[in-house]
Amino acid sequence: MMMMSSKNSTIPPVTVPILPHLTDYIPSPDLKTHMTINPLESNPLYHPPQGFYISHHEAILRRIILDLSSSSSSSSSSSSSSSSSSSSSSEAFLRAGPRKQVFFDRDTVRAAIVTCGGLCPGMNTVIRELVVGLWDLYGVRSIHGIPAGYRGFYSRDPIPLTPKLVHNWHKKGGTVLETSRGGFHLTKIVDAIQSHGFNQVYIIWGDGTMRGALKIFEEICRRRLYIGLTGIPKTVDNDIGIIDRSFGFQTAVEKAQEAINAAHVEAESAVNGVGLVKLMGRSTGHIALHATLSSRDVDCCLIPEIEFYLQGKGGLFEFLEKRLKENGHAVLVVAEGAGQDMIPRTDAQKQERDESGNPVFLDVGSWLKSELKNWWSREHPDELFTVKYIDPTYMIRAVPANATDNLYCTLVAHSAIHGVMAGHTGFVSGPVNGNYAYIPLEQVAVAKNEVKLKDHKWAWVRSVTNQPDFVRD
Ligand SMILES: Nc1ncnc2c1ncn2[C@@H]1O[C@H](COP(=O)(O)OP(=O)(O)O)[C@@H](O)[C@H]1O
Ligand SMILES: O=P(O)(O)OC[C@H]1O[C@](O)(COP(=O)(O)O)[C@@H](O)[C@@H]1O
Ligand SMILES: [Mg+2]
Repeated sequence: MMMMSSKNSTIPPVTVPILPHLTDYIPSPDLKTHMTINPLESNPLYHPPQGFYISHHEAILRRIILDLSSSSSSSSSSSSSSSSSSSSSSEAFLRAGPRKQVFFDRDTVRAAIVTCGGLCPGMNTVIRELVVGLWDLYGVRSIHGIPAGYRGFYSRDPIPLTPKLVHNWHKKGGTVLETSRGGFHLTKIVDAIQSHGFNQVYIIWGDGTMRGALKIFEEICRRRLYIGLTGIPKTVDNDIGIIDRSFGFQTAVEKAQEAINAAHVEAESAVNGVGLVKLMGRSTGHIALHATLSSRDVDCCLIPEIEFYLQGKGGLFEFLEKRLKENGHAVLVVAEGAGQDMIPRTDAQKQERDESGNPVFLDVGSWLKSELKNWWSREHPDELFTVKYIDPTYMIRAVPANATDNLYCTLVAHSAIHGVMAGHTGFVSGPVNGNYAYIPLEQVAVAKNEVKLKDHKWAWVRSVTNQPDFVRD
């Protein structure tokens, strides 16, 4: 085995991670009343061995691939969710896990848990693990669920949660706490948090929720409240940046594959059969991409990150004509946000937004199906042709998490608890290059995770499908 000497190469300096902490704005006499040794120390189930506690010097590198070819080595992106910009210093995040010192006395903790936005497999597991973790690890006894998303803070009574109540929630899809879109009212929410006396707030969030959470966090800091706020990223679309992936994403891809399998069977069993599957993915095509790669039955994968066209040289119809001639059938996968600009719509439809302000899409699958049928009857009026359109929509997200996602939910929930107990606030827990890290909320809120068209994964889709690149001459 050849060993590379590191003599001529320098590891880029690491930017010291800074994570918001209650000490940033709470005066130290107030803090002292809450500071204590981690109760895990006296928890008979743990007996913390040497190295059990994570020091605040331990960090996870965002980019872990180094160029060792020259002395001025630079780091580059290793994960699909990392930013592609290269820099001379390496960004790092604090490693998640229990700290020796905590900033909350278990008897005074009053925790609130809320779920917002769309569903994602594993939400109930995260809630369960937050409850069980707070209760068993730290001896917290005042844990509450906020029903119905953000609006629940000021319009509904909190639900007391205990390990007994939540014990089998991980087997259920959806969120027992219920969720909603819209209803974000900053003052009402922070007033309600204060009036209920919550001092730990756990938000299970997507990109929209996170933008709201950042405002809540800033308001909590402005009011100098002794409240730790954290979030656990939840996005079936996998559109949140920096973290490796969201919990529930793998489960959704597995379910999506079932739809592709059915589309393939239908297409194969028809004369000139086309199986068309629409998958979730508002502005990113990760589900479509991953399901395509794992299924291998897909002839063309259309995602929001790529504009495509139907007619003419290099278009979808020309490609399908060829594929049908060669194989007698074809399978198309389209992410819901793809091709939206091509679908005719009224001015009112153009303006339509859901309660959270997200654009409302038209059904790209139905549109495509009708365009395909029109094309075929125009070009081949005397030949049989069938399009079987499958839209599994909520079936891929309204299911319990699979084993891998359930484990992820447990680890990420416990990471969140450890971070809040240690006095951190305004942060997100998630896996970065396979290790759980604490990332400032401010950073995650603006980090989008789109399919990178120059990355190997998309190149692999192109090679598996041999689909057109939709670049006009
Ligand atoms: N820019 C924003 N500022 C404040 N709140 C927001 C913002 N965007 C979304 N929200 C709120 O976050 C919640 C969830 O947002 P939504 O986009 O529906 O789901 P997700 O968080 O899953 O992406 C809603 O209650 C919505 O009102
Ligand atoms: O019908 P709903 O509940 O608004 O959900 C549909 C949307 O939810 C999503 O799953 C994304 O939701 P989130 O951003 O809330 O995670 C999209 O893929 C889809 O467009
Ligand atoms: Mg969203």
